[in-house]
This record gives sequence, C-alpha cells and structure tokens, in this order.
Amino acid sequence: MSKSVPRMVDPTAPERPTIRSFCIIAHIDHGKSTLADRLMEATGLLTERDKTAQYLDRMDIERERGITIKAQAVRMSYKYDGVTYALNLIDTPGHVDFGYEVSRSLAACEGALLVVDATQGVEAQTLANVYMALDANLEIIPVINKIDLPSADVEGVKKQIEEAVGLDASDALLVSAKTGLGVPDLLEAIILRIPAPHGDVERPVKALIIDSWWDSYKGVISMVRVFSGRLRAGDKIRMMATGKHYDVIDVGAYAPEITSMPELSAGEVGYLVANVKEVVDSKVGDTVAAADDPGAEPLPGFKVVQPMVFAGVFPTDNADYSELRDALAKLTLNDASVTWEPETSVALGFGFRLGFLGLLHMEIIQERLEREYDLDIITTAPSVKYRVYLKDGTETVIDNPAKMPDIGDYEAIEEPMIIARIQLPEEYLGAIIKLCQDRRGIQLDIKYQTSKRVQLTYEMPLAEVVFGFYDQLKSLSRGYASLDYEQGEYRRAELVRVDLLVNGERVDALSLISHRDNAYNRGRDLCIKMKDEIPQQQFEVAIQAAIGSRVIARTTVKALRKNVLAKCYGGDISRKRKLLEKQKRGKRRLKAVGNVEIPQGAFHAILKLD
Ligand SMILES: Nc1nc2c(ncn2[C@@H]2O[C@H](COP(=O)(O)OP(=O)(O)OP(=O)(O)O)[C@@H](O)[C@H]2O)c(=O)[nH]1
Repeated sequence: MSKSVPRMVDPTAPERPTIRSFCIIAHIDHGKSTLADRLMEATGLLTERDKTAQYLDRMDIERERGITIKAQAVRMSYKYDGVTYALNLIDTPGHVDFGYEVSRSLAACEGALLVVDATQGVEAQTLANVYMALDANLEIIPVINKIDLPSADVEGVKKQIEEAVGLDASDALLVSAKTGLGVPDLLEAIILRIPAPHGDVERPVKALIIDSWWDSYKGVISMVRVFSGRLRAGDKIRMMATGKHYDVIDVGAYAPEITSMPELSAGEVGYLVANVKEVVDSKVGDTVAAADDPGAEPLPGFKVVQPMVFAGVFPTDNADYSELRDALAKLTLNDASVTWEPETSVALGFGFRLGFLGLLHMEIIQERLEREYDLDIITTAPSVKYRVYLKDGTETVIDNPAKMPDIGDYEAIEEPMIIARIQLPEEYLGAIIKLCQDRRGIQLDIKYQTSKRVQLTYEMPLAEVVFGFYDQLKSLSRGYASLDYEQGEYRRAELVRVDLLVNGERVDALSLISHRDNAYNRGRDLCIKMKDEIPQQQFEVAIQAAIGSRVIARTTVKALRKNVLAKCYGGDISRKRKLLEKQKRGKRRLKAVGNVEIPQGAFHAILKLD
C-alpha cells in the first residue's frame, strides 16, 4: 500500500474551479455514514423522508444483496460565496481486503476527510487508508467527530493525529455528525482547502473506472472519473485493458438517485453506461479512451486484482451442483474479483474452488450463497497459494492443500508473506509479541505512538494470519488491538502436508499445510477437534493425522452407546440441550467418507486450530 501511485492528473491542464472530489476515511463506527448523511442533508440531497434510514448504509444493504443500487459516488451541489460547486463524495470500501479498489477510488479524488471519533482516537485501519491517501497526494482534512459526547477528548485526539499520522491537526474541523454541529464549516473547508481538479476538456477523452457493477435495468454500470475530454451518449469508446469497443448509452451522476446528464467532462465523477455485457469487461482501474484515438496512453496504475485466499465450496447435497454453478455465475456478474473453477474432492464430490481477496471477502460470498441463493454448502478451510519447486526441476503453484505433492517429491516450497501493522494498548504488548512469534512473524518495527499506544510491524506468513490469527489477536487484547496488512514477498519455508485419515481413509478436503515445526501440534489438535465434531457411529472411528505414510497423531471416537445423552452425567440440562442441538445440526449436513458420516462443522475444525 505504500507504493507510490503515479499522478494521473496533468497539472498544466486548466483548472475546473467549481468541482471538488473527496472521500471519507474513517474507522468503523467513527461516523462515516452519519457524516455523509449530514453532508447530503446540508446540500439538499436528502429529504425528511430519506432520513429514516442512513443513506450510505441503505446502499450497503443493497450492495450486499448485489442488486440495483450501488452508487459509489454521490454528487452534491452547494452554493458558497455566490458560486455553485459540484461536490463529489466518493465512497471507499473500508476493509483491507479491498485495497486495490480503495486505491482507485482515491485516484478519483483530490481530497479526503479523515474522520476520527473524539472518544476513540486513530486506529490501525484508518492509518492504512491515510497512508494510501497521502501516497495519492490527496489533501487531507482532519475531522474530529462526536464532539457532542461528554467523553470527547479533542486535544488528545489532535495530538494523536499529529503524532500517529504526521498531519497538522491544529485546524482540524470539529463536528458532530449526529447534531450537525460544525457541518457548514466543514463544507466551507471542503471548498477552500481541497484543490480543484485539473483537466483539459478539449483533449481526447480519458476516464478511469473506479467501480463497475451489474444492474438489472441498465446492464453494466461503471463509476468513472474523467481526466480529459468529455463523455457523451453516442460516443464510441475503447476499454484499454481489453481493447474492446463500445457505444456510450448514458452518462450522469447519482444525486442520490441515478440522474442522466448531457455529458461528463474532465474533472467530473459520474456513471457511464455503454453496451458492455459483463462486469469483467469494465475492469476497475482500466482507462476508457475514445475509439478513434489509437495512440492514447492508458492512465497509470492498472492491475488485475489477484485473489489471495482459496477455498473449496461444495453442495451438501450433490444434486445441487448445477444450482451452485448457476449461483456462482450470477454472483460473479457483480463481483469480478471472485475466481472459480470446478474442483473434485474424494470426500466431498463435485464442487468449485473459489479465490477471494481475503477472509472477509470469503465470508461475504459464503453468506450470500447461503442467504440469497438458499444453498446448503460446505466450505473447506481457506488456503493460500504456494510455489512448489519439484525434484524434476519444474515449478508449480498450488492453492489446494490436497494437491500438495508428497514429501520427498519437491525440493522447496515458497509461501506468501504479508506485512502486518498492529496497533494496541501497551499493556497487551507482551502477549501480542508472543502471538506474532508463535505465528512465525519477524518483527520489523515497534513504535510508541503515544505513551500508551504501540504500533507493531511484522512480516508474517499469510497462511498463519488466515488461520484464526485475528480472533486470537482480539481475544488477547480484549478487542483493543487492530490489524491491517498488505501483500509481501514469497519466502522459502519448511512446509509439509498433513493429512487426516478417518478409519484409514484420507479425507482430502481436510488436508492442511503446516510448517514442519508445528506439524505435530497441528495434527494432534486437528485430531482432537475432529473427535468433538464427528458424531458417534455404530462402530469405532479412528482419526489419524499423518505426514506421508507416517502417522503423527491419533484419536478414537468410541462406538455409539444407547443415546447421545449418555455421556452427560449429572443433570446439566443446558449441556444436554446443546448436545441435542449439535446432533440436530450435524444431521442436516453430513458427508459420508467411506462409511463414516462427517458433519459440516468438521470441515471448519482446521480454522479453529491455535
Ligand atoms: N454522539 C454521537 N454519535 C455519533 C456521531 N456520529 C455518529 N455517531 C454514532 O456512531 C455510530 C456509528 O456511526 P456510523 O455513521 O454508522 O459509523 P460508520 O463509520 O459509518 O460505521 P460503518 O458503517 O460501520 O463503517 C452510530 O451509532 C452513530 O449514530 C456524533 O457526532 N455524535
């Protein structure tokens, strides 16, 4: 994230003095949605009726459902000193999984409001986005929110912004997004402090795609920032990454509902509808150019986002395979960052291997498949992409532990690293440093931001973070530590495949890749967890962990007694109920491996390993 973003704007081009484009950077719950609502209200975009639900939040719900409304930017109109300004508020996703989209949204802005809760102070996630905004050369206006609260510590937070972020906070805006206090001053600051965009309307058109989505009425809609020229309905355009040509059907802005405009010109932000059939053809970061401008140079910084985390998704009932396939086809219409390909598992049958930007992204997709498409699915534990150097001199990339070659067949394995930034109150420092070390982290930096708050920077294997790290971090710090990370390099590590055998049969969907030093513990823990998950059967079930042909751990599920409650001695009714519920849940989703029935929860047992 700290890589510099090359400037897209030509500073010698004329200024568009009545346009301002900005985003809001805020930690979760610091008041981004509430402030956005207040700004829209102050500029007449929200009526009393709309106020019942937070507008941005409402859009989030729509977005979550993947349906029509997904305005990523709203255009407000505000009169100041006799001049009417167009203010574009561009929404940026707040999560580390969506870093590239954030970087493209920032490229569409000249400024950012850094909203900090006066009672909470700066958090790691905010910092990551502030660094990106600084890299993108944005003018950052510190905004201290929730000053109506008695526990607001304005001076303390100002000092923290100066120390942690390195910004001058002496002229920070003090607002209450709840009461509206300070909002007119904020609008004035947006106009006076955020630079106007530069762009030559007479040059051939060039626009950056900052987001694209599928709309059932209009087809693919793209949010764009125009850097030069004009976009009008009827224009012939070319997407530079794919080289494909299209006709512009409509342009305009969200204000906050979709509103057609005669044109979008240099410096403006708005939507573009062309006869693009699929979201993948209108890629985030791509440049829209005129079809008759073959020599056009693309705007800098385009990249195809690569999934970082992979998992198998299988229908619980094999008969639902084609339903799952149709659901994935529909879902990826709207989210081009999910990759999917067919996968076969001995244990789970036919399914798909999906690639995600990160764990949150994976959870969102999993939930959507279950909720929107009403599918019963089993998701296998997530894995990262390993580079494997085989003994025969070839190299291969593996994102599925089941496919990792046997020990002895490869020379070396490389795994992806991340650079993690963790912020925490000093009292938890010892525990968190130990956690990072246990997770094979290498400390790069330790910095006191205030006398009580510390920032740790670690290089860690992504795989170690994927397996429960965040939960442990939160529990060890009572929720106070925050984490963000960026992609690092690939590094060699002593990794081995650990298999799980149920009554002698390998359950491919439960294989995991572990560092050699941890393999024994992981194998043992997995056996213990599986023992809890696999219900008793009519016969004894042996659960073993093995590296190659060497068994490293073993547990046994004893044969069934008369009823499940038999093992609840004493009369703890809640425990009995829990067991019955567990059994009921287990019944819904069972997969037979050989003659042993394995419930869905077992496939997640890997995630719960320490
Ligand atoms: N007292 C007070 N509460 C506020 C203020 N601004 C926001 N809140 C409250 O803080 C909570 C979080 O505000 P949101 O606007 O939802 O925060 P957000 O940053 O958009 O949160 P996410 O959408 O989860 O990222 C809500 O309960 C708001 O009502 C404020 O100025 N004063």
